[in-house]
Amino acid sequence: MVRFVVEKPQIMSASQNVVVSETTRSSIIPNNNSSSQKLPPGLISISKKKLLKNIDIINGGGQRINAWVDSMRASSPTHLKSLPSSISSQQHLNSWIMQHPSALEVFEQIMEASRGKQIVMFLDYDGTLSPIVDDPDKAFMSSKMRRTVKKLAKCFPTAIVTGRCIDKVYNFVKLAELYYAGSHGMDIKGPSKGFSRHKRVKQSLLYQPANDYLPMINEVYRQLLEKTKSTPGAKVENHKFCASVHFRCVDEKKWSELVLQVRSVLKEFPTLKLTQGRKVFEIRPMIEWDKGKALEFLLEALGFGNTNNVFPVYIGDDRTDEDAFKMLRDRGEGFGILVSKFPKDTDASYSLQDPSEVKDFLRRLVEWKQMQPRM
Ligand SMILES: O=P(O)(O)OC[C@H]1O[C@H](O[C@H]2O[C@H](CO)[C@@H](O)[C@H](O)[C@H]2O)[C@H](O)[C@@H](O)[C@@H]1O
Repeated sequence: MVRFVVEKPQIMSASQNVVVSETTRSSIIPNNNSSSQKLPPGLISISKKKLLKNIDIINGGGQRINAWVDSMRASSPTHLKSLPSSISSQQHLNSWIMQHPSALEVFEQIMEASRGKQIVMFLDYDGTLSPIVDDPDKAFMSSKMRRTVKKLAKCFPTAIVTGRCIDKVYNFVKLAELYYAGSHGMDIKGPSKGFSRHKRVKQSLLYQPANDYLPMINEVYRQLLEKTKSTPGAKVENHKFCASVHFRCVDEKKWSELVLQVRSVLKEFPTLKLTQGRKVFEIRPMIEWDKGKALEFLLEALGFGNTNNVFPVYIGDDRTDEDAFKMLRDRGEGFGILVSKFPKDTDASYSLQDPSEVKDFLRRLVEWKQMQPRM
């Protein structure tokens, strides 16, 4: 059986003085090993079945264009009435809120659960720290939010985990003291030299598990740009280890045309996968790495891999943040907070309505920390 092998990202802790860097390889090489044969350490395999399934999804896989368009419509609702009728009732919203209470309302309860543990903060960017806007180049974060995040990072190790590439998100956040996991966690960097406040991290941190995909992403970006230029409002972004095609500003009548354009490009790239965020298609390497894995990696790097005295909190608004929420559920540590005004299927435990509530929650965390006796 033909198998494709991708080097498995190694989880290494910076506390072990391991700097994971540009030297990390991830190669896609055909491999004739049978599934029962052991792969060399550090390698994971993509089975032919999985690869074919991916090709099938990209080609349509029996899923009619209408189904794609329905899912595009549901990808970033702005009104309760824009949700499918079965989930639009106030009753449903109320019961969802009961299951995912506001993190502001149960703040004391949350703090109680974290007692004696080290809080580590993970923050998504778009829709979490900055409001969703039509133009992704103008998704600025307010200076109040920046000041709050700066204070937060003085109290707890804090990471930004985003679908954007690090350079773009850094241009918005502009805080050197944070950890950054860009490109959906495929580009991890520690605080700039001299900015790390956390004694456990001895060396600077850099980890890029999808390095070998760089030329492929550049090529797919070029082709997507070319292919979609006839669709007014479509915007393509290159996020270094992944790419995005936005349809927020594309007339709904043109959505099916855009789906066909994106799929026709991706047919030539079977080792890339297509997922959906808020009015955006995300094109990512088909490696087993996501925001959840990035969270786990950062916890290890901070020296909390094998302890139960850590309390990670992840705040995010998008489908890709679900990988991190699930990771926390599976680890049984900390919890996720979904930023949403609408009921959504989620592994997060709590909710906040919008970035302004996120700011209030972060402020309360800072105030709470400042009131704690110094250890
Ligand atoms: O992981 P995230 O930080 O949430 O990144 C996911 C996508 O974020 C950006 O797009 C989203 O925000 C834009 C600005 O508000 C908005 O116009 C767009 O509709 C949203 O999907 C970013 O531009 C994308 O490339 C990321 O994939």
